Amino acid sequence: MGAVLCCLSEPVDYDGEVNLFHFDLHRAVGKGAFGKVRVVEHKRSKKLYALKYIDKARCIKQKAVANVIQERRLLEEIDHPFVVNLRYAFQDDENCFFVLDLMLGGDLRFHLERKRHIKEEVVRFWIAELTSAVEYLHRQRIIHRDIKPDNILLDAMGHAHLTDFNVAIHYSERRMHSSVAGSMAYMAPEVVGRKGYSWSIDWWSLGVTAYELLFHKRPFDGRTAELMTNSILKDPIHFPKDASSRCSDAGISVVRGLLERNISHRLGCRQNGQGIEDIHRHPWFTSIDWDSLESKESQPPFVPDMKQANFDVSHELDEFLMVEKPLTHSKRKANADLDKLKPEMRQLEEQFTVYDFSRSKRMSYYPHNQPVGTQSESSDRTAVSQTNTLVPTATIAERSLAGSPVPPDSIAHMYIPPPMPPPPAHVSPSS
Ligand SMILES: Nc1ncnc2c1ncn2[C@@H]1O[C@H](COP(=O)(O)OP(=O)(O)OP(=O)(O)O)[C@@H](O)[C@H]1O
Repeated sequence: MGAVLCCLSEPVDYDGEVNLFHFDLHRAVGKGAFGKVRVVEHKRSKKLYALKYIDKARCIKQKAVANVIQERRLLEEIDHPFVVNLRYAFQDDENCFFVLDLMLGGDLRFHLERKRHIKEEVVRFWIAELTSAVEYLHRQRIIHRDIKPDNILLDAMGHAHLTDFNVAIHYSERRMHSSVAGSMAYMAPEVVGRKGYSWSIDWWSLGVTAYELLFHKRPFDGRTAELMTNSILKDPIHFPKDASSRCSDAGISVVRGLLERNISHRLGCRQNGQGIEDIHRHPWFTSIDWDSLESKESQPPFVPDMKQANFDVSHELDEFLMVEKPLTHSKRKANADLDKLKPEMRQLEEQFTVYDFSRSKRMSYYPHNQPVGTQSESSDRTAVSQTNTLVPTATIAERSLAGSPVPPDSIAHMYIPPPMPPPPAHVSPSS
């Protein structure tokens, strides 16, 4: 009895595999390499999520099929309070879809560009949360490889989350990696130096990120790849003249520790879990209560202004102005013959498999270690009905799973993106 009527005539089969018809589409909040990111609402649970969609044709053209499949696989293994977790994955004839925890607080690049100065205590809090995410990923034997402000998203309460697992990989102690991946300015010396690398590179990238958030500039520079490589390999770490007015000695010591070229001396890199102990014990983090931080009970020192959009609102104009084809619910063509598809299209068809967290048996990071799928729809619906408004329930779900109550005040004034007006019928530029 999972089918209900949608749009008067379309039955939605909630007992069948998840697909786009299970969601209402709301406004666009971001633009990725192969498509948009938009707010969606699960029609039955009323939860809000972020839908990231990837145009298959564009992805094939840019030879990114393996990355998309890899991202989908890795995300299934991850569930952490400071990661943008995957909740559903599926595809239609044109797009692959990731349904992710919704982060309405904006990415850190957006906040860096908007603010002239970010307070040290705010940066410390974000870095502490990210430290927890990075250590968790490494325990799962995953290297993110692309940590930078653009890939860190804030939820409505101001908690930092790592996203974009496009170039993430599994590592093994027995093998060093050598492929160059990520964003150059944030790459560790062992990546650009091509001497072989492993998980220690994420701690370096976190150091570059911390430096940029504190001082509004990056520590290494170069107009060409060669100059940038030289800068990363050799330039001494300089701090701005006014560094001491922006950051304590302890903060500078953490940045220096993460930006240590000698891996065995780099902060976070001691073996057997001692690296994270070094971070926890560092004087810069004395004010951090790591247990309450990880259960999301610590109050973030910066709360995004939810009365306004924390993202570039121009993203949805592309569709409105018909530069880009709008996303619509479309039924899959019946009986597609896999043998007749292009190899990459077939690969996506076969390997970008459906994922539904509510049916997943994987174990959650969250306390009590319950399987993720036991997250009850009804408790989340209670959160919605108590406030009588639509709220980013992914955040609420996180907090309630973490055992902390959802403060009603914090959601009462939240900016809820209004639904998009229906876009005009798409007219291709040539018509
Ligand atoms: N879960 C989310 N909640 C809210 N906004 C999001 C979410 N995920 C992504 N965004 C927004 O969309 C933008 C693009 O997302 P993302 O970086 O994941 O796409 P991408 O295709 O991997 O991009 P690129 O490859 O260019 O880095 C982000 O910078 C962010 O502003």
